[in-house]
Amino acid sequence: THSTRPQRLLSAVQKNATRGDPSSVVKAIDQFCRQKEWAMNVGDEKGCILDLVVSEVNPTFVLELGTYCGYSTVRIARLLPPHAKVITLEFNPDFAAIAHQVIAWAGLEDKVHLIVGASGDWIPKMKEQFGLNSFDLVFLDHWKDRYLPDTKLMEECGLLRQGSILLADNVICPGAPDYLDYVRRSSQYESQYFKSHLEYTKVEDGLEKSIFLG
Ligand SMILES: Cn1ncc2cc([C@H](O)c3cccc(CNC(=O)c4cc(-c5ccc(F)cc5)cc(O)c4O)c3)ccc21
Ligand SMILES: [Mg+2]
Repeated sequence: THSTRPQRLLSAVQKNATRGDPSSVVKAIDQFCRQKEWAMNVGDEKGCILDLVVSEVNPTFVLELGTYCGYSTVRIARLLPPHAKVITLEFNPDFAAIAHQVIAWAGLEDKVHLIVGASGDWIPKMKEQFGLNSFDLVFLDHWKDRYLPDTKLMEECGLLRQGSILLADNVICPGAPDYLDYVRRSSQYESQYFKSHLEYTKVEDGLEKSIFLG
């Protein structure tokens, strides 16, 4: 029987990382993706930019769109203060099952709420489900053609407040041109591009950080 890449990534974590040590989980995944098999984690180079933004925002509520194997979920959750939470949406149940185990290996279950479902269905339900008013930080890393519609949906649902930060992965590769155009043109956002590289490669990519001005 053949294993999947996410299953092999999880095995590498269980083999090489220390239970309860989030940084060793991050390191084990980056090592696996550099030495064995590429995978679409935000990676170590863009991950350092993500770390900087999370530390600067010091968020209470984070929304992550696109969990995949939980790499960026662990990167974010390991930096959160007590009682702060990451709510992460994954529509693919196989990815979600792996992510759940990666997050558990890191010992971060108490800071993470992993939902198996699609962003378009769940964004309108966030307030009632989690008793929150708005997100301090949103990390967009799901289907690139969903970045813009989901951003508009978050605006409509009142999930962004003055100062909420959107951080979008892959704005160059694979690219999210309509989203980039929107946040850069809109007077409701102050946008900044952080040039980097596609995870584990020399190809250009970057993160776009956009502050919602309300
Ligand atoms: C609606 N909804 N709600 C929740 C939700 C969750 C998902 C899944 O997590 C999921 C599944 C498949 C693809 C993605 C998007 N990610 C990418 O496509 C990507 C590609 C590359 C790349 C770059 C160069 C290549 F040559 C190949 C792939 C590098 C990257 O960092 C990526 O993030 C996300 C999907 C829709 C969802
Ligand atoms: Mg990505």
